[in-house]
Amino acid sequence: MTGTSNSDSQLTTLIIFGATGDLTKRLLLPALGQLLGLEPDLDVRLVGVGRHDLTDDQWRDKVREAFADEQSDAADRLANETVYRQGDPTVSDDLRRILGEAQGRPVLYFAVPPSVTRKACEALRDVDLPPGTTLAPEKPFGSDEESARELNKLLLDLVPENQIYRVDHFLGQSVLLDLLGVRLANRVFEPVWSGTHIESVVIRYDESLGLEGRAGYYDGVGAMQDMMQSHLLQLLAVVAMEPPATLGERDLRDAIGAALRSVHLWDDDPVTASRRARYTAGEAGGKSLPDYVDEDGVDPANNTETLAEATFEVRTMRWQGVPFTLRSGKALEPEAKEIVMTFRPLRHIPEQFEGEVERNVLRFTFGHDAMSVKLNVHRGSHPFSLKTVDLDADFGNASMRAYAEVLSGIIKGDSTLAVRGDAAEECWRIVDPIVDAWRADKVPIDEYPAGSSGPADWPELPL
Ligand SMILES: NC(=O)C1=CN([C@@H]2O[C@H](COP(=O)(O)OP(=O)(O)OC[C@H]3O[C@@H](n4cnc5c(N)ncnc54)[C@H](OP(=O)(O)O)[C@@H]3O)[C@@H](O)[C@H]2O)C=CC1
Ligand SMILES: O=C1O[C@H](COP(=O)(O)O)[C@@H](O)[C@H](O)[C@H]1O
Repeated sequence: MTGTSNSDSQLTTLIIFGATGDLTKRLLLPALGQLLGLEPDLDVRLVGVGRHDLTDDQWRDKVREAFADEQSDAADRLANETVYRQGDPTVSDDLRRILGEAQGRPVLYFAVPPSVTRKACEALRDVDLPPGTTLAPEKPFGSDEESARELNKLLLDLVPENQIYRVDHFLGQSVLLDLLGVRLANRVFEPVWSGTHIESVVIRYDESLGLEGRAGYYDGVGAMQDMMQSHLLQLLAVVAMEPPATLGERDLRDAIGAALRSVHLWDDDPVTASRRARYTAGEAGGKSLPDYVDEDGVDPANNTETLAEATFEVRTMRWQGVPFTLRSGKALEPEAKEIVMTFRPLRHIPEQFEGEVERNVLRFTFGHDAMSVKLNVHRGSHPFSLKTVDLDADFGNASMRAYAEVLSGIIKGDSTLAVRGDAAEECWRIVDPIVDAWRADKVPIDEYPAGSSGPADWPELPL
């Protein structure tokens, strides 16, 4: 989404709350550096805000360090000019002071824990917001359907919907954009994109990373709320939506919203439709990990899962009866980050064929982006002998990081790839029954050694 929009030329002050945090350092700043390299004419100033005392020079060093892999004149200029302001986003006086200095259109990016974002929005009620102020809260947006609804009300009391950019960086993942192109711009795919031809869909994001010192955020949240409630359901919605007439903000987000409204738990039963587990000591991602419950900052009483799996049904003419299984977890090997669509068998195969005929499978892989189609083709000297091959397309490394897409949208005032308020609430409506069932211990919490592919007795995914 790096095209020109009306607001390209408008000066934006990007104010990052949580400037000293993990998200800012690892993802936001490197993405901003990349974006400036690709679009040097973007008129953007950067202000870092945190509760710690940091000089502008110390902050500029952090920004330069984060830009190191993506150097450009525009990034250098921004790094030389950026300022740091000590402040607490939950204190109205601090917000007023920081906003008072902003030039052009201020964007308030909440790279802080969700509870802090909510308090900051409450504090903003006592502040006069400059025209065009944009609010960019990170996920998770609320902690259940009701709190998401309340947060939406709070935000909408401050600014209109088109000035709210609920961030879900998976909507900016390049392989998802590849999937959109493959599906909507190819005659061979769109006509077979339905339950008439597709038997099952799996969306999984198995990471080898463990907790990575994020207990303060992750413990008590867990894989269901960290990944499935937001990212994976957004991916599901893009796979399952009706083809929109345009990829404009309204049409695309209407289609995503409608798809989410039709998602239900398989058999409407959170107990049989979901599974959860937690890692025990082992090696994953090149690191030796302790039992999850022994990680620094973890409270075993929270009973946090590090692996979540659930099956959903999309109750539409297109998809009714097709299981969509979503799964994500930490400390898993091998990593598997993919969307897999398995086709139904053919109605008839000529009996003269020899060898096993496998299901066609369409697979999109995250990271080093790729797509493959599994096909049955002729093998060897026998005229009707078959073998299975994968037609692979390697899309390479993304030209733009997911967070660069996010920042591009925010800076240009284009919310096409942001989560609309109704979609944020709907995602909680879908997972709330699972979260409740897990809290009530109606689903056992299984275990898997870090570095394994998950609990040995879980049924295999339809891949
Ligand atoms: N880290 C990641 O990989 C990803 C994170 N996210 C989301 O980004 C958000 C931030 O995550 P992350 O950076 O990991 O979190 P961190 O735990 O690193 O916290 C970010 C910053 O928030 C500030 N903060 C923490 N507590 C308070 C408080 N009580 N009052 C005011 N400020 C506070 C701190 O800044 P200071 O002390 O300087 O004020 C801290 O540096 C979360 O919503 C998370 O879900 C989304 C995608 C990926
Ligand atoms: O939002 C999050 O996403 C990351 C995975 O996304 P990636 O783009 O870094 O692969 C996940 O590790 C993290 O727990 C979650 O908060």
